[in-house]
Amino acid sequence: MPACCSLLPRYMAATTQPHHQRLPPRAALPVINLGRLGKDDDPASRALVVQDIARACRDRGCFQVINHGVSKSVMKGALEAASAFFELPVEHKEELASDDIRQPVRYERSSRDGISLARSFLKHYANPLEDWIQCWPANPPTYRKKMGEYAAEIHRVSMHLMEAILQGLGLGPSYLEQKLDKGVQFVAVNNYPQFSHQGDKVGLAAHSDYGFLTILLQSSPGLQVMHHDDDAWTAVPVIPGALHVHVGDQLEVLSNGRIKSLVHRAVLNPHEARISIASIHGLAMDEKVHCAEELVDKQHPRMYRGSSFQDFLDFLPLNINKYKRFIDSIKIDDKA
Ligand SMILES: O=C(O)CCC(=O)C(=O)O
Ligand SMILES: [Fe+2]
Repeated sequence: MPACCSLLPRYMAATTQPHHQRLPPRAALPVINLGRLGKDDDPASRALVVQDIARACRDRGCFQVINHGVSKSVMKGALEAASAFFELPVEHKEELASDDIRQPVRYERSSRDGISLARSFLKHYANPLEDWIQCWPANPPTYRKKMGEYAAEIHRVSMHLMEAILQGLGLGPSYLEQKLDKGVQFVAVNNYPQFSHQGDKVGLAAHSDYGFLTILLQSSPGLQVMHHDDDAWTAVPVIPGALHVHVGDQLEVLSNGRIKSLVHRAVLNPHEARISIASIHGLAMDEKVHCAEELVDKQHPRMYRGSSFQDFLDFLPLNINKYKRFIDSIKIDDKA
């Protein structure tokens, strides 16, 4: 490890951990069955699922979900549409390239953001779908249909998960419901090359996502997570049919620090090129997220200033290669 790494935050210094298949064993990441989370389900069974989700958010910052209602064919279709897009000749993809990070559709293959060490990506807005889908790539011809079906289904799952998480925080399942329904959904479709040499190679450096939740589908292993009280990276296994879910900065703020956003990264897969589709869900671009008043009291003073996606986007260009986290920039310094 270069000497400079000790100066970096723990999660940056740990970028030379051994490959994901050789990471030290740790309690398995939670896998939660959402089959009993419906509003019409027996309240006692639903309460158990809400409890499992609350515990997973608090203790690990992430979990996988099964029985979420998104069919395997829709998931497969989204991955196929993504691969077909990345297989297009570069000049087709470059038509969607832009320096403006506020563009609703953007392709990027360089590492100008400071964290994409070996990834190309397509990012687009997805909610409400009818407002954005016409801006999505027209090529490959099935892209809009397949990715659109997936995005709509994932938005539905995000609403159920948010209801459960807000209930688990004691805020009630309908808290922010309208705003979440109309909130942003950013879909990041990521493509990483295969890397079969010795040791780990990081494709996307450590970061946390802005937004309340990220729901992620990966074609093969590569995602690694480090919760706030961990010292090592944990590989997220690919469980057929499951979706990975993790906590973002907005949820850390809303919960006044009871739930922490998850630091994660992607390493290159030694066996194959890898696709991941990360769907990030939060409030509307201009809507500031504040610590919930119900979770602020004498024992739990307010920990963060309010912020919006716009504030986050303003922060990004100033932070390139500085490895600072946005969440740290909005912490209220109680000594000040
Ligand atoms: O590729 C992955 O597994 C992670 C992607 C990710 O973290 C992101 O798009 O924000
Ligand atoms: Fe991420």
